[in-house]
Order: sequence, then C-alpha cells, then structure tokens
Amino acid sequence: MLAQYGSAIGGLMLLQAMLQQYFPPILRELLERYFHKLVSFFDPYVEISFSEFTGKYMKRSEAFTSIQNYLTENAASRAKRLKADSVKDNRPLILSMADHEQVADEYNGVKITWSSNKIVPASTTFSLYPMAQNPRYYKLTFHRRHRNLITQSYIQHVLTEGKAITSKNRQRKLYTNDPQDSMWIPAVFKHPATFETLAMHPDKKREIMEDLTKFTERKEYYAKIGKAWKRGYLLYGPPGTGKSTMIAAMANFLNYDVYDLELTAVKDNTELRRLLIETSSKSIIVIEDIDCSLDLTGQRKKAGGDDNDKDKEDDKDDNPLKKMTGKEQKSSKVTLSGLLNFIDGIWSACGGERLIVFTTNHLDKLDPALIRRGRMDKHIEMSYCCFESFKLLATNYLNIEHHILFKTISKLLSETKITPADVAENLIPKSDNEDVEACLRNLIQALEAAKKKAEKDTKLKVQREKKREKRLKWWREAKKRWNIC
Ligand SMILES: Nc1ncnc2c1ncn2[C@@H]1O[C@H](COP(=O)(O)OP(=O)(O)OP(=O)(O)O)[C@@H](O)[C@H]1O
Repeated sequence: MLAQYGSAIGGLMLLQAMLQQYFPPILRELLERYFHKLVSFFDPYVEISFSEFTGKYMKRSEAFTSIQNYLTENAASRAKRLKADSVKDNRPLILSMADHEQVADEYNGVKITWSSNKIVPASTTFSLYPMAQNPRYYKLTFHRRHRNLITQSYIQHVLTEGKAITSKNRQRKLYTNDPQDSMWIPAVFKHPATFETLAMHPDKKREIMEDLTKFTERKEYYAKIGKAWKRGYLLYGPPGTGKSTMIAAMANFLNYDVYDLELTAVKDNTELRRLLIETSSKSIIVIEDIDCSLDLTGQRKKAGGDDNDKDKEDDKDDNPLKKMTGKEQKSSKVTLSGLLNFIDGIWSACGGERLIVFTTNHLDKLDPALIRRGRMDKHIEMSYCCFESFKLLATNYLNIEHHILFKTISKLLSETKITPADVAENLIPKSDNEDVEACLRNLIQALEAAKKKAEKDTKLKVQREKKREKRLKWWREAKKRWNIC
C-alpha cells in the first residue's frame, strides 16, 4: 500500500519536473498552484501544525503550551520514540525531543504522530509583533480516514488535558494584604496539606471533596441561574482542629491561589471592594477568625456607643469594627454591609470562580445574616480528634496502621476531647531515642491528663452550680421572710 502510494507520488513529481520544462510560464504557474492539491489528493495522511507565536497570538501560544504539556505528561508515558535510538530514562520525552524527532500517541485505538520542528523564516521580514527566534511548532500527522475523530475530538482532548496540566504545574500564590499600601503581596504557596493528610472522618472528607469538585464543574449552571460563580464555606471549631489546614488542603485539591484577607488592615469598604476586584479567578479568599476581625455579634448597629454619629441613620446596617486594636480600630471603617456585599458577590461580576472561606472559633458570636445559607453555603464543623482521624495521623506521623496500644487510645478518645493538633504534637518523636511505642505512650499520657482535667472541670462546675443554687435559694427565702419585692 505504502509502496503504491510512494510510486504514485514519485510519478507525479517526475511529471511535474517534465512539464515545467516544456510548458509556458502561465501554465507553469497554474501547475505550481494545483500541484500540492493533486499530491494531497493522493496522500492518505493529513498534517496539522501548531506554532509557538507570542504577542498578538496569545491564544495560539496557549494552545501550543497545552500541547507541549500534554505531550510531556501524557503522550510521553505511552509514546515510543520513532526515530531516536533508545529511550534512556523516564524523563519527559518532549524535553529532549530534537528537531524533526517524532513521538507517537494513540487515541481511541487510532495512531497519531507528533513531530517537533522549528520555523525557519524564508526571508527577512518585518513584524510589529515580536516573534520568538525560530519559533517551534508541533506537527500532527494522522490518516485522513480519522479526520473527523482527530479534528472534532482528539485535538480538543489534547488541549483540555494540556490546560489542566498547565494549571496543575502552575506555581500557586498566597497573597496577603499590606496595611500600608493596601495591596496584595504575593508569596509562593507551598503548604503541604492535602485531603489525604487531613485528619477528619473519611465520609465527611469525601463529602467536602465532592462538593468542591461539583462547584468547579458548574460554570454553566451558575450562569443559567444568574448567580456569581462562587461558593462560601464557613469552618468552625475550637483552635487546633485543622481549619487552616483544611483551607490549604482545599487550595491544593483545586489548584487555586489563596488570598488571605486581614480585615483589620483594610481601611474601608471602598478599599475592601478594590482588593476583592483585584483577586484572580480560581482563588480562595480567606478571612480567618472572622469573629475577631469585625464585631459581628448581631444587631447590626454602630458600635462604640456614639449615638450622635451623623452616619447613624444612613448606615443602619453597618457595624464598624469594635474589636480591633489600637490604631486599626480608629482607622478602619469596613462594615458588615460592606462585608455582606462582598459575600453576595456584587464585586465578582467580573467573572471567574472563587471560594470564600470564613473561619471562627465561636460560631455563636457571628451575626446570623453573615452566615445564612446562600452566603456561607456550606458550614463545616472541625471537631475534636476521633479514632478514624487518629489512625490517619498515626499513618502520617509514625507510618503505622496497627499497634497494640490503639485499643487503649480508641477508648480514651471516646472518653475525652483532644484536638488533632495536640494528637499530632504527641506523635512527633521528641528525641532520636523515642520510637513508635514511646510516641503512642506520650499520647496516652496526654489523653489521660486531658481526661482528668475534664473530670476536674466538670466537678468544679457542678460545685459552682450547687453554690449558686444555694445562694439563690437563700435569697428567695430571705425575700419571702422580709417581704422584699
Ligand atoms: N485535622 C487535622 N489534620 C491534620 N493535621 C491537623 C489537623 N488539625 C490540626 N492539625 C495540625 O495542627 C496544626 C494546627 O492546626 P490548624 O492551624 O489548621 O488549626 P486551626 O483550627 O486553624 O487553629 P486556629 O483556630 O488556632 O487557627 C497544623 O499545623 C497541623 O499540623
């Protein structure tokens, strides 16, 4: 088949050479123009090129990068080097792909060949748009009978997968707001926490992961119902139960940037809005310890007892900072209504997906308006360590899944409360001499101490309650005896 095809093409080329000699220039020109069409009619293989243009052709450059990443991560694992001598190691193939080198890929049983080439300019050209020196391009070759599959499905598959790889490999950022310049200051986000290492009941963890995944896939749904593509999470629970760790795990799971918003450093609502507009898509906006950032304890009235404040009437809904310290308290005018606008997503009309996460140690201190469903869509309780969570921490910290002391620990965990942070602290060997058993015994000691303290606290509470009851009883009787109203 290939031999037949080769001889047909060879014949055509010979014909072209002969005709070029004997035909007048006008006919030669026509021949030049249609010769390629004639050849491609016989050629069963189709080629498509993707080039590395920069500047004006940003989109094209993105497609190029996606293809490059796809070939690096996906095809490379399956690809066979067609022309190279041998595959020396498991390095991504494309990185060492020389010009005109080829790699093979397979899609739905169809074989596809990619080759890497450089564009060599035919002549010196002048362009307003800067071009990479001898830009590279990837050429895709496939049999013409698969044209539909390749153009309608395979290329899209490569671009989607490549884009996902680009986003996965992107160095993510942690932004904090600078109180001086009211600007976001970026740093590289490298928190190692993941859902695998997060100690939490597996069912709850799965539920959160599914919720996050669903959110990222619902762009059209949010557009259809006319809502900004955002979701609010409220993480609440005692200190050390993993609220910050959960945020890091979410960011790593979704490959999102994190904007850690320190509300006490924001001057007013205008500044808050500007900072939020500057956040990028695919990000988590975090306000930690929301109960300490604003006085949001309900009754949205002005704090500070300044009844004569001229803003009082037109600012009924506002609740200026009360709990701030020193200078910040005087200068910041971020209000509850400003914050509610922020959650309601007026600012996020600029599009893109964003998570908003609030954390608090005191759920009861927050204004119900702030945390109602629709604003904070999902309330997640971060609670004390259960046995399931302990087992995960033991695997992470000590690399064990079973131990004879697990039974004692399980019993103690059901009898007392200890945070995952405290469990983790005890599972870290304090010296080189401490082995697994020593760490587990440290934890048992800590659990027993916590149990004793809880029992003592309960006893004291009961005693205090009894004394109070006694005093009340005495007071009631005294009122009766002396006829006091
Ligand atoms: N659920 C958890 N899973 C794994 N590690 C945890 C968990 N909770 C706490 N830790 C460990 O304890 C440390 C403190 O936890 P973290 O800062 O996430 O708690 P927090 O609830 O945010 O506390 P705070 O309310 O004081 O900010 C973390 O660095 C982590 O090592």
